[in-house]
Amino acid sequence: MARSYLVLEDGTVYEGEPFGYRSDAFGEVVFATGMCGYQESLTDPSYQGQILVMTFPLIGNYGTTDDFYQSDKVHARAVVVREYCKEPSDMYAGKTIDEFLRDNKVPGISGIDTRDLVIKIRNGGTLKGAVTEDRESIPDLVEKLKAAPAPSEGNLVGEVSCKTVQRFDENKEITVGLLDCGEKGGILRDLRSRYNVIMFPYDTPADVIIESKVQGVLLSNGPGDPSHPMILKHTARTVADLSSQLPLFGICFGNQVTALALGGKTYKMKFGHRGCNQPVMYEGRVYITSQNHGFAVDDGSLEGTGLVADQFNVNDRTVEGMRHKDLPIFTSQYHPEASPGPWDTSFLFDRFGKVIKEGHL
Ligand SMILES: NC(=O)CC[C@H](N)C(=O)O
Repeated sequence: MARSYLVLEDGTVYEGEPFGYRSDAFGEVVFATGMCGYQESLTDPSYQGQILVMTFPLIGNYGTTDDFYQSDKVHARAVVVREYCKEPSDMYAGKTIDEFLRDNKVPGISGIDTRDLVIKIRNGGTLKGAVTEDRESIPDLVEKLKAAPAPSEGNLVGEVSCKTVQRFDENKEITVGLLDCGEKGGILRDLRSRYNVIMFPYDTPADVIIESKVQGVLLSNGPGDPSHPMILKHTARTVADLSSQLPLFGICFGNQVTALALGGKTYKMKFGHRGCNQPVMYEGRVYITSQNHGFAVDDGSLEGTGLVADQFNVNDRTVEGMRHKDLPIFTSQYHPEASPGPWDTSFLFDRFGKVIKEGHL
């Protein structure tokens, strides 16, 4: 039987079986705790550059289907599972996860003790890793992994953002802008069901957005480090310029860029939050949220920015959302569009329209 290896920069090697597309891969090894939603996660552009470990022990049991794509392809560089399902329920009459990964040219590795791997990441933080079937190459690979720059040091947003302005006219009363840092299809879906949308590349200057006459701007999710020089130069500049002119709603990367644009700071978390079961305390209630992030806003850095953190993760107290004291700006670190996950917080998309109409939070 063919063997495949997950090799970590600290020299740890996990042996398993290859599935999906047969190739090597390199990325930041992160874990997600959702029990379902594997297809949405794998196609979420925010996973660009990452090797995704699924903590749920059986992945692929309901197959895959065209409806669940969050973009046009798989963005994770490899998938690590305990077991994958070879004969899924055919309720969606789609492809198996094995076929889906082969079509998308992304390798999987199964038979891994994902509990052990996740404890390692949780204790020591995320690591760079590689998937290979070439056992002989492992000692060299460990050296290469140690020396390789973290994938999040690249301009990952530039790789996934749209290249030209796109319009979605839905015959609605309100028209919003979407600053695309690697938006998930679920965000565009939830905007289009309520508003006309004009989507802009991540490096669009504020005056171009203002000229288009949008009435508010949603700042999307996206991969990599929000304090990357290209993001500070373009996206954060745009958000800073827009902040005094239009209502803004930032989701995930958009939340982080809002903090940076107004003078706050972000930092890399030890292992992040990924999955559809992250509890967030907001106005005295706990919402179960969908998340995928490895960076966070530094609460202590918000003083003097006008922003206040008003939502917190129940598990580790990190910032999960902000609002501006005077301006119509609000954010969430989690994903109100779910895709995958619970719809507890989809009301934020309605709130965006209300804020646009009323001009204040
Ligand atoms: N989903 C996202 O927008 C992720 C934001 C950022 N890349 C992070 O990992 O924190």
